[in-house]
Amino acid sequence: MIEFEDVTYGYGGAPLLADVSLRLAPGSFHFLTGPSGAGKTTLLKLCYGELIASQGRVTLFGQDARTMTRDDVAMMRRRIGVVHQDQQFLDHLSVVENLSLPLTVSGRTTPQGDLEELIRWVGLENQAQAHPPELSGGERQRAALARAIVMSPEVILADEPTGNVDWEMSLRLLKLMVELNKMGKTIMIATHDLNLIRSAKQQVQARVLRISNHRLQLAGADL
Ligand SMILES: Nc1ncnc2c1ncn2[C@@H]1O[C@H](COP(=O)(O)OP(=O)(O)OP(=O)(O)O)[C@@H](O)[C@H]1O
Repeated sequence: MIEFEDVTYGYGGAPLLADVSLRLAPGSFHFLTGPSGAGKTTLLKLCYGELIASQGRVTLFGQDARTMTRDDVAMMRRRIGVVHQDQQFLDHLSVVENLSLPLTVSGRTTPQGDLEELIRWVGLENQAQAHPPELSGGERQRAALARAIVMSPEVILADEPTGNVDWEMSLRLLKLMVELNKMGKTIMIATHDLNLIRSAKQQVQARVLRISNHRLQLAGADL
């Protein structure tokens, strides 16, 4: 689904990521970890075509990211749901309106019941009409997850989805991710939280990738 072959990327200066090879197989569950500034967000952006590799090849659903047209990128983005670190909601719209937006923009009609079910699934049924500034950190994160999956993507990439929430809420978000994986979704979560990774490994078969000194390594069982 998503494959990197010897990918190098830098923001102008020295490479931030060097010779990265990676394969996200359908239905797999990956964590991406590494120190702050190591390049986790950058790697996720390469995964959804927001950035293009300086060297090497990124293949997204069988297509070389460099050769994608704008239409190809638009189609590909529907297959990848992204939970952004900074969430990016429209504050003047309610939660339900924010969630409807990707559907409206893409011209899709989804039965109202499906949207309500999604909102219930993330436990926001009492906040559906609230506006994003009125939500707690954990509610915002669950709204961000709901928005990432509203288009039924095959892959979900989540950038620090448990940042700024307590442990109980982290576990709740993790449970939602595990359920999505059990439904067949391919998941990659960037996180600093090693306790979250340990907890996940008791629930699901997850691979842990670590960015260290610009390289991507498979972490051992010593987490
Ligand atoms: N648009 C940009 N232009 C220049 N440098 C950038 C840009 N975006 C990120 N960087 C730099 O690239 C490095 C890696 O950033 P990135 O956000 O990918 O790291 P991260 O591992 O996700 O960090 P964190 O865990 O703190 O979120 C940082 O030094 C950052 O300042």
